[in-house]
Amino acid sequence: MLKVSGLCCVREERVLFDNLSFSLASGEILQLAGPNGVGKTSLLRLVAGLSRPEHGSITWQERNISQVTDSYQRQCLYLGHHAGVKAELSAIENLHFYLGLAGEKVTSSELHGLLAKVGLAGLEDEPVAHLSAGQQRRVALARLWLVKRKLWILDEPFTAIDKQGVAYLEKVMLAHAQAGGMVLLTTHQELSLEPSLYRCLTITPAYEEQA
Ligand SMILES: Nc1ncnc2c1ncn2[C@@H]1O[C@H](COP(=O)(O)OP(=O)(O)OP(=O)(O)O)[C@@H](O)[C@H]1O
Repeated sequence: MLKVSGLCCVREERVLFDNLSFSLASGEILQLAGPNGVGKTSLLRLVAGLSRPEHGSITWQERNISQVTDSYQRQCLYLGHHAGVKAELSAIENLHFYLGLAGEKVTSSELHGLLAKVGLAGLEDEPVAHLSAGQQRRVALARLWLVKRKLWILDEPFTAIDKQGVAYLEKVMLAHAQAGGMVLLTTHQELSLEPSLYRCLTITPAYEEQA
């Protein structure tokens, strides 16, 4: 169980949100919504253990994530706002690079199969810089299949992805949750999943702007 309690996030001396609490259990999908700049990306970075909250706590299996950072992060898959792929490397090389960081091994033929699955057959050896924004995002999303992680933290995963790709990705998220995984994501798009299959939490600014 992931539990966020009384979280406060400050950026450049500005309180973005305060006293934010929610939890996420196995089998759940939680969408974070809210206006541009409210702090959704900042929140995902906090949950991924990449930055520290001003106050409040984030616990994983009832331990503060700052005390179990390594074991916690080995159970998380964080896909940031930007594709996070190296432009000068090919799709295959990017996946090899990522696997190296994750300390896992997958054969080249499995990687080719995976890239075909995410719609990149024939583009495996192209430098990523030559791919479209959506294709670059697909290279990043291929990580979802590469490593087994319990908690997916996905920042705008649908950015630049076409309609069919979005539908497929929603299915993959659902299958992950139904297999006991957890998905925390931000997206400005409405999910087309049945409302009973996910929750949505709207973040509100700590201080609403005065009219
Ligand atoms: N590294 C940083 N240093 C300083 N301020 C930052 C940094 N990253 C974000 N901010 C500020 O924090 C605020 C929240 O940004 P954040 O990206 O978390 O919002 P968001 O809700 O994800 O926005 P969007 O919907 O536009 O993606 C913004 O005002 C932004 O300028």
